[in-house]
Amino acid sequence: MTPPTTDAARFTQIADALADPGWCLTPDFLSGPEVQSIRAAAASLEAQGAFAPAGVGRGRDLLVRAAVRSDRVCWLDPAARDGAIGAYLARLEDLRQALNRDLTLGLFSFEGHLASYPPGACYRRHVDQFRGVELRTLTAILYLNPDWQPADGGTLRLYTDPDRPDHYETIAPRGGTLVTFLSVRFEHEVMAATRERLSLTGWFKRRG
Ligand SMILES: O=C(O)CCC(=O)C(=O)O
Ligand SMILES: [Fe+2]
Repeated sequence: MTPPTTDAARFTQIADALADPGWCLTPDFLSGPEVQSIRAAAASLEAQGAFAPAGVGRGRDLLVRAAVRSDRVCWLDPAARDGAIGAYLARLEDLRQALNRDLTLGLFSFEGHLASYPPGACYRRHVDQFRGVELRTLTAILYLNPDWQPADGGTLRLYTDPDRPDHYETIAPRGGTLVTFLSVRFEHEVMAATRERLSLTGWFKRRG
């Protein structure tokens, strides 16, 4: 199949895949230069000290547990529309509206962060929802790693088959690739990489 070249076509493809099987891989959602611009914005946020060790859970449950998750994150202002990150968030907003037209997910708001995994860092198998709170509906992960090679590791394991709990899809964190999946449905895991692994991960949420 030829990859779609317009956002309208990409969004239709994502909506179809989310309807069944519930997840979608979109290589080249961003071009190489777009990836580089977001990387530059991330480097400048890093230089300003805007990244902090990621927590697990929320509120009083929020723990920084390196054994579960050892990335560092920088939460983003979802309303930002300036610069390379703002341009990407604007596209995600278009995606949200397209999905709300095509599916009945009721996506209402967005929260997201840049995540930097140093070499050796991982994120153990988990589901993107906090216990008892089912607001996170759709996960959207954008990878920001140019020239990623298989030997670099750092794959995302997406456990796609409830009948085969150990079966997973292997997704390389190649620059420009977007992965979307229904947050409740799929357990997933980040494997350790041999080099820094940068991503912009976000969640579309239902109204609370
Ligand atoms: O970066 C990835 O591939 C997945 C990240 C993740 O699972 C998360 O932040 O919840
Ligand atoms: Fe996750």
